[in-house]
Amino acid sequence: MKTTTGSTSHGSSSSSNGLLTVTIASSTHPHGPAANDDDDDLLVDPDDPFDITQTKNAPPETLKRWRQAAFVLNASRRFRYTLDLKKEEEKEQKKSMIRAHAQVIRAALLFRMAGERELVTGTSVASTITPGGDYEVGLEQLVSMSKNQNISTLQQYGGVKGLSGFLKSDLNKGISGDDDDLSKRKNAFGTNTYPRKKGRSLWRFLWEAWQDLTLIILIIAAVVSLVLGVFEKGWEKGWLDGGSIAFAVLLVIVVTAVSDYRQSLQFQNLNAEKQNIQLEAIRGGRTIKISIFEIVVGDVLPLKIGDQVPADGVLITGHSLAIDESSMTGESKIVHKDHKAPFFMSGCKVADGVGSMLVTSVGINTEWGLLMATISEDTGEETPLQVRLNGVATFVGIVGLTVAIAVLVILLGRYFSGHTTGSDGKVQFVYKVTKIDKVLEGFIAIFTIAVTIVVVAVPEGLPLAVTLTLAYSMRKMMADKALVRRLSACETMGSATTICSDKTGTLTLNQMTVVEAYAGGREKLNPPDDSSKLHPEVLSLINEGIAQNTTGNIFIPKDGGETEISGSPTEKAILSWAVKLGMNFELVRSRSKILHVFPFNSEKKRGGVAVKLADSEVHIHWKGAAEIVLGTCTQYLDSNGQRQSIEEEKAFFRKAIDDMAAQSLRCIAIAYRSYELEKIPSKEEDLDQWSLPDHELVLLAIVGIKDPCRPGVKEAVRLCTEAGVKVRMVTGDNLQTAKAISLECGILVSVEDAVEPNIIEGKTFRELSEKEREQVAKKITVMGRSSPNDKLLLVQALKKGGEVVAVTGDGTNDAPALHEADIGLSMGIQGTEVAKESSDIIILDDNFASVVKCIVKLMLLSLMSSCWCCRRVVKLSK
Ligand SMILES: Nc1ncnc2c1ncn2[C@@H]1O[C@H](COP(=O)(O)OP(=O)(O)OP(=O)(O)O)[C@@H](O)[C@H]1O
Ligand SMILES: [Ca+2]
Repeated sequence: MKTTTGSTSHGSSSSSNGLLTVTIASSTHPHGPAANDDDDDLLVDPDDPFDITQTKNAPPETLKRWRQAAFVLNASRRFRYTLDLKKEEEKEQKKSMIRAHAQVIRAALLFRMAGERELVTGTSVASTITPGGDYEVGLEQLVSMSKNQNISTLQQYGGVKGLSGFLKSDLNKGISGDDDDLSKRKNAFGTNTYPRKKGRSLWRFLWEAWQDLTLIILIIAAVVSLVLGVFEKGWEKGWLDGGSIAFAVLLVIVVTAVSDYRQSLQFQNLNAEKQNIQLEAIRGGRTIKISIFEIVVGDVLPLKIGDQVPADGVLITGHSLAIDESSMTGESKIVHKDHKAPFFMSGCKVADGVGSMLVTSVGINTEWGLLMATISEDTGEETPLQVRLNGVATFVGIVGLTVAIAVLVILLGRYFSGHTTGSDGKVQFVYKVTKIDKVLEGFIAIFTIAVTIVVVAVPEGLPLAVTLTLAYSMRKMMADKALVRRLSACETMGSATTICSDKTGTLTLNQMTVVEAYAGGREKLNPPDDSSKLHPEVLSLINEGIAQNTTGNIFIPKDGGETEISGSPTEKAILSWAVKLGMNFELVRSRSKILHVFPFNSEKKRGGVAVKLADSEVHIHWKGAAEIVLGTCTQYLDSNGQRQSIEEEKAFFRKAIDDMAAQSLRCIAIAYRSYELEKIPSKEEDLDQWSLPDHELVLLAIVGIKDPCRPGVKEAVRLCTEAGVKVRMVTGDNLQTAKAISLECGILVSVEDAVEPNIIEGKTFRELSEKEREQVAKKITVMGRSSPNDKLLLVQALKKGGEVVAVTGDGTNDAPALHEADIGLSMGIQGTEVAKESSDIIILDDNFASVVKCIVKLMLLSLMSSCWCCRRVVKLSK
């Protein structure tokens, strides 16, 4: 039971994501399925509209083709949850309409909401008319400024600083965030919600359920037979025939409508779940996680690569900040944000960089909100099996219809030519003798036979049965912490032959702590947070590097509560290590000013920052994958705080890193260098393009971070292996770390297996030719120090080798791999919005065991729904 895996010959990508389009488009290859596909596989036939191996990424023309071939007039009515192509077009039209008439639509919406007294947003209409209130700036002014991206208005307010004063917010600490403050803001400016389009009612489903050709024929048959019956046998006995048909029809209508209605409720819940994005906001000086719906005007939000801009706003600070506005403007263009172009549009994605924004409009006061309020989002999409079954249904239906018509003609011919006799042995029809009501009765009897043939022959329920099973499994999977974004993933997932899994957070717990540390030369700190032997100079530089070169934050409550550390798990581990060494976060940060940031990314595996000290001295701090940073160091600080040449000690540090990695620790090196202020560009746009110097660094420290294996992972890996699904680990971590972890969780069975190409570095794999990659890919069990692009290459190579590939990913750069894979799985907790949107299934708890549960369930399911049988039918029908 294996599906063909080559992309269809029409396999061009229709991604709207500007940044990724290039990679994805170039990654789709015009190959058919692998030549050595085994017997069960059906080769793609370009002339057969039902021959779709993948509905994932299939262009609309292909989808339109099968619909036309199956005579589908109303796809969603007949097959349920198929992608409504008409609606997709409508969506695009609405988008451009909203851009043109945003104000009018908003007014209409407010009017409707007021009329319905269903103020989901909590905004009172009055507050939109009286600007100001508690604040020095009114709602209408803010909305018009954001919508028109009017810089001069912003300047009138005194820039973002002045505006934040008007909005009673603080650019560093955010709003106070107490209940009183929040409700005032909600009253004045609305909430970040929008009225949802109401789902269809049960009545609507009942009304639609009878509009079906088969049922209409049956209803007519019921009425005719009722009339005839009563006419002939009287009320007592005559209603039986017609009545029983009518009852059957009624039953079908009610059952269909109720089940459709329940499914639609389920989809609504699913959508609500998908839209409820959790994100970081700064309130009262602390970084907290809140729901996107809780954002208010005045909020200060940190932004980083992969985030979705959750509301309209203005730039506070940004470093190389670039926004992908294609989802709103329709043009796939990356827009750089700086103080000349400071406006953020809700619904766009952060394509690069880091920064922060001040929220100026929320909910239906943004174009995104309007869009969400006016269109209904459907998850409808057909699966390959469904398409093929529709092909079968249509084929059988046509045969049935032809037979029925033939039967009708022959029987009528025989009847009217006097070739038929009744139960009394008399000829049934004699010209000009037989009475008209008898003729009618005879005709009806023949007609009923023909109708029966049609009704019996059209296997309408076949595609429907598959959909309902898939929808059912979707609900079941929700309980297993898997949110299905695309229905067809359920079908493909059951036939997966390999999983390429991330390590960090998926196989491990993502609870990181520094357990080993080298600082001040060859000195190993024991315990790792013992700063007593460190030279003050070394300690102060380490503190500066950690406090400034981070995306995390530390909050110490005034009332002496526990210190709160926020940020990614790696950042948290390093920050809390520094706190234990005695770092005062706020104090250290206030001593220098950040000039420029190179945000950490998985491609480069390091991040840096340039800071200016009080005496105009500039320090450039780097932090990242240990051996990579070590490679750029020429000196180190010894235990006396003196710089020493690193040449003779490199071997020592390398060994230290290897030893830590062998204990499955993630190794990170911290280094810095001084720089001349004059060499740094002074203009904002030049500074944005400036690349931080990353040579001649001075090594400060190396730390080893422990991240334990998730309990239950070993079991899950074993389960996969038994089910014939090969588990591969693709990680950004050091190869030795990856090897140690994979031995721990059973992905590598023995140390003897740990040889190339079973374990391989991303770089080595990348440099192979395409052919070689295809051969090597099958053997790869662990890939270390891989960049997201290596993941994409691996997926392509595996797919070409005939595997059905499931891939997990969390980072923004993982999007192309998730998109390319047969099944893309993103992580609910650590995953970025971009990764989630490119995935088919979101694993809500980030746990590998949930991935496996999901696969095993779907395998059983696809077995049960007798895919095999269905495929045989398909084959026979050909
Ligand atoms: N915040 C950070 N600052 C500096 N270096 C980091 C940071 N996070 C990770 N690293 C370094 O980058 C390396 C890999 O990062 P990458 O993002 O590619 O992997 P990951 O996604 O965290 O792990 P996996 O691919 O296993 O899920 C790590 O081994 C670590 O040395
Ligand atoms: Ca990763």
